This record gives sequence, C-alpha cells and structure tokens, in this order.
Amino acid sequence: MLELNGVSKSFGGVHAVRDVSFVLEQGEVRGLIGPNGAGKSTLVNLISGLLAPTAGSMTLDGLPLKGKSAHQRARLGIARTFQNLRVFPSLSVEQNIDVARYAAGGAPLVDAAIAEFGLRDKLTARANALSYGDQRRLEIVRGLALGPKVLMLDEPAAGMNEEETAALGASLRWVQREAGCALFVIDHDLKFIMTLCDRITVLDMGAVIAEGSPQEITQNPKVISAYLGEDIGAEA
Ligand SMILES: Nc1ncnc2c1ncn2[C@@H]1O[C@H](COP(=O)(O)OP(=O)(O)OP(=O)(O)O)[C@@H](O)[C@H]1O
Repeated sequence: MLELNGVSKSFGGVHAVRDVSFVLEQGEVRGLIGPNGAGKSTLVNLISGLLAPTAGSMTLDGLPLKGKSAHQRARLGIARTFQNLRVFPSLSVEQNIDVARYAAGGAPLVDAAIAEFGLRDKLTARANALSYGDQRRLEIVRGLALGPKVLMLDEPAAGMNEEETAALGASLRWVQREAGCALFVIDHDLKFIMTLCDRITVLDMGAVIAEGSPQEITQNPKVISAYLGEDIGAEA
C-alpha cells in the first residue's frame, strides 16, 4: 500500500538516500536498520513529507504523494514519531492525544491504546513532567490517534532499558493486531528489531543492501560486512 519507486535524496554532494524502492504492505511490521548515517531518518523524512526527494516517486494506496505536505500526508494516513521527542511540553498527556484525535475526527482505538501504553493514570500530567519512556509512549499513542495506515517510529526504544524495550515490543505487536496499520520501525537495538519485525530493510550509504526476514538478514554477507565488528547474529 505504501510504495516507493527509485527514491533518492541528495544534500549538495551527499547522497543520503539512493534509488530506494520497496512496498510496505498493509499490517506489516517492517524494520529499517543500517549503520549511523545510512540514511534512515532521511528516508522517513521523505515519506512523511518533511523533505522532498531529488528523484523517484511514492504512492499510498495508489495515490501519488508528490506535492503533498507533511500535514496532508498525516491526514492521508502517514503518521510518525521523531528521534528527538516532539510532544507539546506544556500540554497534558490527554491534550497532546486529543490534538491528534480531533484532527483525525476521532480514532476508535485511542482509549485502549492509552491503557496499553500505560498512560491511563497519567492523562492529567504535563507532558514535560513525564519520564523519557512515557514521553516516547505518548508520541506513539498520539500517532495512533491519527488513525494511520502507516505509523513510522524513529528509534522508539532509544533510552529504554531491556525490560521497557520488551514491553514496548509487546505493545507494538498489540498495535499491529488491533489497529491493523503497518509499522515502519527504525532502531539501533537489533535485538528489538529482530524480535519485533516480520521483515527488515537494510540501508547502507543511502542504498538498500538487503531485505528479508530477520533470519535472512542476520545471515546476509552484505549486512554482516556493513555492520563489521558487530555480531548481529548474536543479537537476534
Ligand atoms: N539536512 C541535511 N543536510 C546535509 N546533510 C544531511 C542532512 N540530513 C542528513 N544529512 C546527511 O545524510 C546522511 C544520512 O543521514 P541520516 O540522518 O538520514 O542517517 P541515519 O541512518 O538516520 O543516521 P543515524 O542512525 O545516525 O540517525 C548523512 O551523511 C548525513 O550527514
């Protein structure tokens, strides 16, 4: 349903994303991994409309995304969270969620998501009084409140301990089951990605070097060499 065809982005002489093509199916949980500077955040920024590609095209359910702003894409069903948190700091948890909920005309699953992500007792707290993990979970619930077709998560497990990361993985599986939206997840925690995702796309120097199941990815020689020095098999 989300299709990328030959998408590229250059910043001056830096080819951040090179000729990327793939299809993200409805309800799929897809991981996006790659070494630092591989182009992961740039790719998410291109899909969400914060950046315009230098070349290539994208469609959502067959509808071309070219020329559509980030705001319009959010309305069409492309939601995201950010590597650097972007909650409204002085609004309460509930107000943060409501901003998205009303923009989307009300998403039925939001109350259940609030409970699933452990925010029910924190609805009146100011967002900037929350722990880092809770702010990350709030961003996810806010994304879900848009009723998305695709929810892109930029490093959702960053700063979380092992226990929190495992709980996050279980909650994201809940999202996939209940909301039926596709998840597109960037993270440096390979164990988290390998356990969570059905399929994984690997970027290196802007280009897709591999795509497949977690098992295929850990055995792929190109991936192993891109992650030289890291035992990705042992992480899975
Ligand atoms: N606005 C920009 N202007 C110039 N260069 C940029 C810009 N944004 C990204 N880049 C460059 O594009 C390349 C890809 O960066 P990007 O942040 O997408 O990688 P990443 O895989 O998300 O990295 P990380 O894992 O460290 O977050 C890098 O070389 C980066 O320096």
